[in-house]
Amino acid sequence: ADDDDLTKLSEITETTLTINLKQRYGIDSIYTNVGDILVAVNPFKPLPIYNKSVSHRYQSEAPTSLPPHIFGLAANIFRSLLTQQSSQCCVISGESGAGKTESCKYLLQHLLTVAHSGEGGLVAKIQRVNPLLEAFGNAQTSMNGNSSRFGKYIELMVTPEDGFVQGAKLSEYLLEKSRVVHQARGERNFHIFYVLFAGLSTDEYVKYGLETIHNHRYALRFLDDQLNAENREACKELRDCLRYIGFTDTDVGHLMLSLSAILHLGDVLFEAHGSNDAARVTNPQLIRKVAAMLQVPAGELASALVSEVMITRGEQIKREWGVSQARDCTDALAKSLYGRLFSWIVNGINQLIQPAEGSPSSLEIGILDIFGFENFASNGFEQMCINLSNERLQSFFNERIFQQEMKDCELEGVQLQQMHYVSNQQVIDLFIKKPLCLLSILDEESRFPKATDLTLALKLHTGPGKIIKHREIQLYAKYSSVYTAPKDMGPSFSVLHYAGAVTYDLSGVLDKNRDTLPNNILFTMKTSDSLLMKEMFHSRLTRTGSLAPSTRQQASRKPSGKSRFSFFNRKPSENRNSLADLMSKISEAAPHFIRCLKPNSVQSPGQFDDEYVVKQLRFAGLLETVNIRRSGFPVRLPFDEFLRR
Ligand SMILES: Nc1ncnc2c1ncn2[C@@H]1O[C@H](COP(=O)(O)OP(=O)(O)OP(=O)(O)O)[C@@H](O)[C@H]1O
Repeated sequence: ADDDDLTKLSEITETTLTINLKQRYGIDSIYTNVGDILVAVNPFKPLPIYNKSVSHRYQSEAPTSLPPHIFGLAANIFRSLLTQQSSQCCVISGESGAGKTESCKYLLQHLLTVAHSGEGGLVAKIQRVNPLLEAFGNAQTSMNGNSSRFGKYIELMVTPEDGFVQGAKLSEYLLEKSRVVHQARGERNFHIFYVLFAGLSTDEYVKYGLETIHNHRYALRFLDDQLNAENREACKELRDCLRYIGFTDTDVGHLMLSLSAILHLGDVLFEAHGSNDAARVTNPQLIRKVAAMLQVPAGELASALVSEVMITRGEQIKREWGVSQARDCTDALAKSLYGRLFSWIVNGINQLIQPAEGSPSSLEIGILDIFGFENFASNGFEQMCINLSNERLQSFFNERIFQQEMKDCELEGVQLQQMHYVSNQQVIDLFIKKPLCLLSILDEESRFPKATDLTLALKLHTGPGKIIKHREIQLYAKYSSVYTAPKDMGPSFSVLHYAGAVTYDLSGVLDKNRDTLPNNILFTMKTSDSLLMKEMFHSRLTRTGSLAPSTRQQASRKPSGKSRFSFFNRKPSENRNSLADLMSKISEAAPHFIRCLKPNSVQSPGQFDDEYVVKQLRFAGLLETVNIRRSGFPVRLPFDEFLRR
């Protein structure tokens, strides 16, 4: 692998870097070394050497042979943990569809091969649950047919003395719940809807009161026959997987009922009636069906979807919603149900893969695979959250690769020619640096019930009006190089991200930011007789909005430790908490990086679009990385460790 190291090229420019990647592309390996950083170019087809590894979306079978570069990285991570006696992490980045998730799978497999796996069958367990995770968390987007719509951080717990992997823990964050109720043109809902429903028997269709899947508003996209056949197969596998994790047949039945109920919620219709145009359900039989599936009183559910009851000074005040508010409430329930289901499944998986009771204390190897940078024809709240996460990872990369190297050299009195890299601090500050940042303005505006997309736009474009002090106006103005308001000051704005300019549409952003489940609906769900609903709506939400494991899940085996962070987020303020938690966690570990590149924008094998790749190389700061790796220390051992060795 060393001979492949691009830092060894005599002349490095963007062009030589691209030519070299192109020459290596698709020959025998998708990976190339840039010093200690691994660069992967997506082949979009299984290469002979990795045959069977990515041949099927839901394949859980072990690959027969794996990329040697990844093996090198896995060995390096593992060796570093043992010699440095410190936790390690690997950050995988790249735009959507660049191959992060596939690289994550390879790495995990290699790590568990390199490690003395103390926990019996952990590789098999993780492989077995992966299709389930992907079915619930992935969906087809215009950039990737199997795009992760959540971020995941997998931690392997390793005994520092002997390198035994005792178990693992999975944290999910920022699941794109809005996809449940709305998908952009050409995109689909989460795979699970198509998979499970392709596998239903005729009896089950009747039992769950379902039409064919694409007759339901939440999942209108039509699937071809071949995909349906694939999904039927995948469905069997998923049902087995749920049982394997330890969910009972009753649980699986309840899960099916919940997914059906979600689809039905999308088809509930409202009409305006009375002098105040209050919303009324026009198909009450559907509400009765949903209520029966969720095991809640139908009357209470119907009333909770169209009105709100508040107690003020001991008096009950009922407020009736209009049609669009009632629709929003119904969507909010569908999103909340799905989000909690996903969390519940992840908690179940964690029970399966956690270390055995009484395991000794451990160090961790974390792998971070988050959704890649996105820039669609229309970008909303989801893209904003996704791109902000990517900005923070990019900043972490800059800090570790450039700033740290410069600091190290300075400390050691080594002359290092001044390095240039593009800092993205300004964009991060624009989003999250208080007191005046994009997300704080958004939070503030979300608290006003009368706020609209236009009032939000105005505050974003001009600063929040009268309350702003002169000093703050200047502060806001300093972001003018990365923030652009539209000429008509309408509900959109553009941000110059490290990976290019993205225009965000503000319509619906306030609602998505609020994303709270109305109290009445929450209370109704808490009265459910279904064990699953009880677990999902009685379990507390953690600080970051994720569902804590239920008492039953906790009782099934002792939890591996306090959940330090998990990331099922609802609001930007919580997103910020969870992102900050994540960043501080990876900052404590020694980082390793995989940078994934997409060879073309059409997801096709054998096409290497130079210009498209150069752009990504530039955004990822790869040329600068090669340069700094060439002029800095190739190997960095602390003195005490050097002496010890
Ligand atoms: N090593 C590989 N071998 C063969 N095909 C691959 C490989 N890596 C990626 N692909 C193909 O590219 C697709 C996208 O890869 P992947 O889902 O890993 O991207 P991603 O970067 O995780 O995207 P997102 O951010 O949207 O989740 C895969 O579904 C697969 O078809």
